[in-house]
Amino acid sequence: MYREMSARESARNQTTESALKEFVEQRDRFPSDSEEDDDSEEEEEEEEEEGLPVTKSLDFKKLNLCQASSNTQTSFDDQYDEDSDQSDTDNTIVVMPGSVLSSYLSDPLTNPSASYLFESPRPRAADFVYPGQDRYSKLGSVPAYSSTTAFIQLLNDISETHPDLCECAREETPLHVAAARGHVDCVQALLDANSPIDAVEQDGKTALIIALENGNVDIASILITNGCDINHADHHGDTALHIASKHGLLQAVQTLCHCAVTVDSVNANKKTALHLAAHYGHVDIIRVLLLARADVTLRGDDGLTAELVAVAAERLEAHSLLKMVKSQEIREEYISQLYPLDTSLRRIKLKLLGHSQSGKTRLVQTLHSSRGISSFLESVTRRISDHYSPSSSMKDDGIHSTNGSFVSESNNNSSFDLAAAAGSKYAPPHSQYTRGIDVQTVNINGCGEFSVWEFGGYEPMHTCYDHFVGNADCIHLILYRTSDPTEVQYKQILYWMNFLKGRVTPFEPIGHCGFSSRRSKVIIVGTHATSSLFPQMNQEGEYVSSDIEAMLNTVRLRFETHFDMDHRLILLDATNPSCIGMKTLKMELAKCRTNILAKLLKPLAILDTVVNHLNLVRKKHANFPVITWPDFIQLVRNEINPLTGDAHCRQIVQQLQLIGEPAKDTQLHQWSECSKLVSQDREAVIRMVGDAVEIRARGPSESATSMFYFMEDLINLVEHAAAEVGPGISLERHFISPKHLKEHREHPALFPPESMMEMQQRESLSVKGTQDEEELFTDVVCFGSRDVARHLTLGIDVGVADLQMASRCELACLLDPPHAMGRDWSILAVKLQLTDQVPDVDSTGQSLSRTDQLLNEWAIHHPEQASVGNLCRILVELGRCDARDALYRTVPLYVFAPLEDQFLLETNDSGVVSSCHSSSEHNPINI
Ligand SMILES: Nc1nc2c(ncn2[C@@H]2O[C@H](COP(=O)(O)OP(=O)(O)OP(=O)(O)O)[C@@H](O)[C@H]2O)c(=O)[nH]1
Repeated sequence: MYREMSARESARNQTTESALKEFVEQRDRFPSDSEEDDDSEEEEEEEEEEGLPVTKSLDFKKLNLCQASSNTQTSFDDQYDEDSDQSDTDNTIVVMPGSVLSSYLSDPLTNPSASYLFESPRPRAADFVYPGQDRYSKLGSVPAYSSTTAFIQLLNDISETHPDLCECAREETPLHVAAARGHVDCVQALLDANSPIDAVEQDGKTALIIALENGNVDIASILITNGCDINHADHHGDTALHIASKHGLLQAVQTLCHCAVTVDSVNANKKTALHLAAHYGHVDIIRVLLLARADVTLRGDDGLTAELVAVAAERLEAHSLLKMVKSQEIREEYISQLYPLDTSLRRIKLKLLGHSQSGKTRLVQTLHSSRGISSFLESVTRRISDHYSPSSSMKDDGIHSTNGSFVSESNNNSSFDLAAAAGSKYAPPHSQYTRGIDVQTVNINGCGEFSVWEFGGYEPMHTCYDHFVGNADCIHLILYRTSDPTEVQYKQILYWMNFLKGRVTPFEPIGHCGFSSRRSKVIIVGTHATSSLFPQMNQEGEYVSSDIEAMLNTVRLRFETHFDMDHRLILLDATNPSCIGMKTLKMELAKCRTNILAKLLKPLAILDTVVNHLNLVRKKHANFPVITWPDFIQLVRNEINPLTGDAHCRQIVQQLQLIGEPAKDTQLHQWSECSKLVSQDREAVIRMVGDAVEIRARGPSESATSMFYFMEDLINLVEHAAAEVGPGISLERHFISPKHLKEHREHPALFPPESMMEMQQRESLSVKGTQDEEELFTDVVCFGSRDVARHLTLGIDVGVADLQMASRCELACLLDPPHAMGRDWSILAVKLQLTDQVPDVDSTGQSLSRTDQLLNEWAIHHPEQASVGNLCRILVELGRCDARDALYRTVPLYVFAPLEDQFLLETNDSGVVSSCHSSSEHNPINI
């Protein structure tokens, strides 16, 4: 061991290829007996005295220690001798003697990690060339990523001193090898070490071409970003664009076109990238090439244009696309439609939320009334989800559209029979209430144009709003009545703040104290403000009150991590357009609009055409606005612009924000606040209970395994739906006692997440419920199936690296602020043995969460210890049970690994009988 290290050190510090060769030869002569380990430290000291870099020697020591655990001692030469006759189906690595780097890297003795590396699915000539032959060996598909760090270190060291040294029989550089194999980190390390980026191997291919040949688009992006030659052609005349177009690498083609690649370059067969894309039927790529103004008239050596190539290859879609854009004039028009305009978006959204009769409709009317007559005539009112009350001008498709008049006669003067609904729980608050969402374009004098979205305060409608809130690039007004009792005001404001918070996607990176990096703008507006309610005014004539200020401060404190809360609460009389509060509101709106528009992408020129086309679309699609995503794309391509790519469509939809996807399931029965799913002999009921979603499932007792799957599917469905409509909501799983359900108890016991996690920490098998009774974990979670239980990973074993945003935000919120007793992130760093990392973590100041960074460091430096269980234990030692409890509530209680086919077929599981033995055929089991 000791000698090996010396030899390797000396090799690393010599600068010639011969020295490296010599080192490889020497290495095999050195024993690696463990008894020599003791001497290594001594040797290290000697080296230090000689001025050798200690850090590097430590890195090599690491490698050598790995090597010491290897019991194979075959020398490089032996291996070559033994394996030279092997067939190419063998997994044996054979390296050309002349390939110094290859021998250095691929010898599993020199570098055990490299042996994994070379077993990855895409063998390259540099790794596995047979002497005198030019073919690859076929190797098994063992993932190579575990050893990447070691490999990078190795390549770094060599590349630093010998960037040109490491060439092999096919004249491949390490960059070629790493690019071929998809080792992103290695490519980056090599580029950092100035490895020649445009070096070519024997076929004239650069690393970029090789990366694309192997489908490694990420690496291609890195190479392009680092300034490689994107127009280089190999010995066949193929450029990176040819290769990417041939292999259908859309992203790469987009990147290359974005970097102004020569789009019409021809290869040895006079074929352009467009010819190849047409031949292989890559329609998306044809679109991108056409947008980059590829010449459709060029002919290959066979005399065919791209269109004819598509015909010859029977690529019908490609052919019809190329046929449609034959005329240059039409092509140019299509292209110009898909370029962004120079101007900003014409308007942004202004969303008004508030309980019924808080003055939303009135405020919009007042803001509207100040506009000129022309904009008045242009206004478009559209109402969504207004099924509850049939209005005279309401269409069957649920969209209300009126031109001209703002006054929402049809909306508010409905024939809805209030008397009939008066006794019901869902009685509307007043006859003029807004049904669903009222959308209209309003040009506010002095502020500019807004798309005003008024969300009716009528409560049963609130669940329909999920898909229409959550965008951060708009202004939210939350309205309440200042004439209501203070407690009601608080309650209503908090309701809407929480409503928004649950539906706005949090953005990374997490800032200090859990601040989101992109916060939505929220302005709180108190309507019905009068001088009798607010006798005091400030210099500007605005109403002021210490109570109001206190309320705003409380709300800000609670929500400022998620929202950019306006520093003042605006008090106004919504019926009075000239009141001071109204002026203040307009000023704020104008300021926010400018700020938001400055951040938004410029709109595509096609947007207006799509908006104008919507009327036609509505006629054609009876279900509009519900239309599937593929249908929408087809519609835009067939009826507006055939060159529109998926990304364009996404951008259009983002701006229209009207279209969702339908979900139909014949086995799904739904009624108010409840759904029932029946699947063969299993059934489940999903219903709202307070603010929880309750899922109860039952099925034959012998089908425990399939019941578990059934239940998991449902839970995932609910969680995904919740994550989609309310990405800011963090859900907790509370399990209901299967025993109590079986006994049909009216109030069955619950097993909250804290109990489930505590049980895991105690390494116990049973968990205590809210009624102090214990039940087995396998019964509560796995329908009694021990086979299922065996495939679960417990929550305490989940890695800290896999913690979800919600958990990380909670921890940041609790541990970032300085603690009076010092029990914050800094002491946590000590407990996690990360004292060395503290200066780095601290240097980011308050822009990033230190706790979050610390946990990342922990996962990197101590991956084997960085588990949820260990973190919880440390938090308790630290005296921060609050942080531990926050983790308990937010981490997954278990992770279910996919089962093997054989296991899936097993339906007869005895485990369930032990826990749920029931005389009835169906056992009620639920979460
Ligand atoms: N005096 C006074 N009356 C107001 C004010 N704001 C609203 N109102 C009146 O309160 C009533 C209800 O107002 P709306 O604007 O319809 O309430 P809303 O918030 O749209 O209610 P929903 O449509 O049910 O969500 C109307 O008669 C308004 O004229 C205000 O600031 N001062």
